[in-house]
Amino acid sequence: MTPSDLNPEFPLFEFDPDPAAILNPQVKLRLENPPQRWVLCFFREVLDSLAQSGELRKVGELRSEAGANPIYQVEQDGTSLLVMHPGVGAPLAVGFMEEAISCGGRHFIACGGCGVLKRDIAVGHPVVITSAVRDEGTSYHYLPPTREAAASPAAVAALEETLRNRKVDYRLGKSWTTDAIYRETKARRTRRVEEGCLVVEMEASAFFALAQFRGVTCGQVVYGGDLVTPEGWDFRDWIARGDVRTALFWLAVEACSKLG
Ligand SMILES: O=P(O)(O)O[C@H]1O[C@H](CO)[C@@H](O)[C@H]1O
Ligand SMILES: O=c1cc[nH]c(=O)[nH]1
Repeated sequence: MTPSDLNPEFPLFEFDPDPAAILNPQVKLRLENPPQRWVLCFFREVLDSLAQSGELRKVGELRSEAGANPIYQVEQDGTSLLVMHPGVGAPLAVGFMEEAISCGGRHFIACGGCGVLKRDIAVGHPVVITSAVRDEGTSYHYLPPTREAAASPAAVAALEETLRNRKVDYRLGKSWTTDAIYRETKARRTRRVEEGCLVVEMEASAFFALAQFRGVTCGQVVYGGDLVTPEGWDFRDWIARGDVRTALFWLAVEACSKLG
């Protein structure tokens, strides 16, 4: 990037493809052969409970100003995977995923929740995200400006195969990734629905952009949460769906174990 690449209006549009930054992620795990498959699980209470029951084993931690973020190991049919909470919001989640890549991570499946833009997506219904509208800032540091970022086809295929095998009904679709949870306005939601978005969340397009930039595989499955429609917002008690959250975590583990 040279001074002539300065965008007079939008700094986010000044994409710099240089893979080396001044500060680079350099984290090492104290594991002999760190697994390449990582599950990024947004459900903190699921991770805490599985750690307590011994199904997840803590093998390290990453840190931010919010404190320690544990990394767990889990076995799935003879395959070892690592698991962590990626943090909420694209900048933090991408920072942690960068560190996971520096630890040897190559294949990522994220599982989380989302707002739904259409009433017919029930609470708890899984949506495999195929692409996401880049209405956040982080992805512009990883890919030139485009409207959307796509999930890795191999990750989408692994998620679909897993859901199909387990006879779980799901949808495939586009997400609206936003940085501003309290700026989901009527007009903006209408525009996103018109361009084909089913759901809204805060990290997918940034995960996908980072994955493309670093040459790793990444997919995401979310379950239908709160309702975001012109008639108003409905919480639908989506956070309380412990059964769905635990099930989605194990589906993500299974899908991730198929990658690579
Ligand atoms: O349940 P998770 O996946 O965290 O999903 C959504 O909820 C959080 C915002 O409250 C953001 O992370 C957004 O992506
Ligand atoms: O980003 C998000 C996540 C859940 N619900 C929303 O309305 N937005």
